[in-house]
Amino acid sequence: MITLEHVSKSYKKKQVLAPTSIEIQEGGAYGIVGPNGAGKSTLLKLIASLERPTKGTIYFQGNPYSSSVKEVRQSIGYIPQEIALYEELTVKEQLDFWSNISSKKIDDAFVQSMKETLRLDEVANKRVQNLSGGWKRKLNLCVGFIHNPSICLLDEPTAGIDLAAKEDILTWLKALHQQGKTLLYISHDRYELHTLSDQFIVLMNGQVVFHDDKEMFQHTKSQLLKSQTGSQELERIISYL
Ligand SMILES: Nc1ncnc2c1ncn2[C@@H]1O[C@H](COP(=O)(O)OP(=O)(O)OP(=O)(O)O)[C@@H](O)[C@H]1O
Repeated sequence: MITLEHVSKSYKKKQVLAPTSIEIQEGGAYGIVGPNGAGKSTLLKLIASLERPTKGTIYFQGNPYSSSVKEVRQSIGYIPQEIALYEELTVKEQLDFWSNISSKKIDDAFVQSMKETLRLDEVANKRVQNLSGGWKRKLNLCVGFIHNPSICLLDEPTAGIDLAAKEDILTWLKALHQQGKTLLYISHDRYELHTLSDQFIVLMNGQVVFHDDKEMFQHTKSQLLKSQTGSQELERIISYL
């Protein structure tokens, strides 16, 4: 459904993603892991069409992104690490605002089920500036997916939040996967990665060093460890996963 063909990314002269060719299957759940600075967010931003490849092409349903930008943007929901909300607005005002400016028709039943699972009605009249980190993250997620995307990209969606908020987010992401949506998310949390993913993408120094399903990862783990001896951090991640 999404194909990266020899996609690389450089900032100035520094290459942060080496030529990468991967296929993202419809309905798959991809956990993206790797040490800090490995290129995980860059990969996600390229797929989200927020960054352009320096070389190579990304295809959506067989068409290059350059000729299908509107379709790509309507099909993809991207949740960055940073919270991007209006602090002055209440939760309800925030959701109404983003619903009203959406270029895609809002599916009220979808938004309602998202609000229910994330319990946002409990804080509907609170201003964002008075919410805890967990509530902000849940609202950020709801806003980012308000247009009911079929491809859900998340950059560390549960980093640094309380357990209750984390469980609500995981429950919602599992529900999205069960609805047949495609998930790609970056995480450093083993439990989360094993609960949500059926595929792993492992990055190191801008190189995809593994990309296959979880079972294959377990089969090739020792081989992968032998071939990736340069980074203790990556060795730790592979062993721990
Ligand atoms: N806009 C940019 N301009 C210049 N360099 C950048 C830019 N964005 C990312 N980089 C560099 O690209 C490399 C990969 O960054 P990226 O954020 O993709 O890594 P990451 O694996 O997501 O790291 P982390 O786990 O710390 O979020 C880093 O060296 C980073 O400094």
